[in-house]
Amino acid sequence: MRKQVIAGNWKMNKTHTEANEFVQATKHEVPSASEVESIVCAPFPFLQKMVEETNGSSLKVGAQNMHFEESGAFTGEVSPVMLKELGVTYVVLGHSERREIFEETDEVVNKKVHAAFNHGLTPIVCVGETLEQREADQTMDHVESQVKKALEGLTVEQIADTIIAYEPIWAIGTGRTATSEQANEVCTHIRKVVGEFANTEAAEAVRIQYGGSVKPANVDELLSQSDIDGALVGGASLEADSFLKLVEAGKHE
Ligand SMILES: O=C(CO)COP(=O)(O)O
Repeated sequence: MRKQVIAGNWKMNKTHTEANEFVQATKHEVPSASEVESIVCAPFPFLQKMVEETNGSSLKVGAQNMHFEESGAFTGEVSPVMLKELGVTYVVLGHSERREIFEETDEVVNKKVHAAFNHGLTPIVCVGETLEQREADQTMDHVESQVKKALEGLTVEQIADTIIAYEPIWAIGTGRTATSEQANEVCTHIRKVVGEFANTEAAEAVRIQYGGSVKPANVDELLSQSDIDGALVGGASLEADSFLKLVEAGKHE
């Protein structure tokens, strides 16, 4: 049985005060980490305080991006060493907003995934197709290519420990969720690709999240699908009540 992993991705939202209020409202309420993995991926300036405040609770803290180098002349960037020292445990990599707005390539995402493992961070690797690609029937090929390029060069054990987030771009922040069947169909394909790329054990172990307009009203249906092992949630992760409903749903799957 794969444990469900529910991650909030706050994107560029909240103030330091609001982030702290969220942590105080949720850190004692999330289910035990043995039942479901509950993660909040927050902007860099909030991470240190959030890690301190969640110490000893089942709420874990993730970053939303990082550079692949350890240090150097990369003005404005944050390194995996910095995140690790703070006590951050997860990092979202290759989100479609990073790929589209900040022009991150598959090669850069792959370097970041390696850097995450080299520094003991668990990567949440995002893949997903545009509406044009879906309409042109290119979804499976596109997602397969993104998955293989992101995982290139990893060991089988590292692949098994990767969290892959399938986020169809047309469903992000649009209120337009993929149907649970559409979402599961792609997640099943991703698992098959992992099996061919690594081995059957890695395919069985790898956790595959769905992301794109997930909310308390649709999360149960999505998580009940055979190959969906969690959710990566933007808008509906910003409020404590809503986030708690999402992690509670993860506990029941
Ligand atoms: O991009 C997402 C999570 O990474 C999804 O965002 P929404 O849940 O707001 O659609």
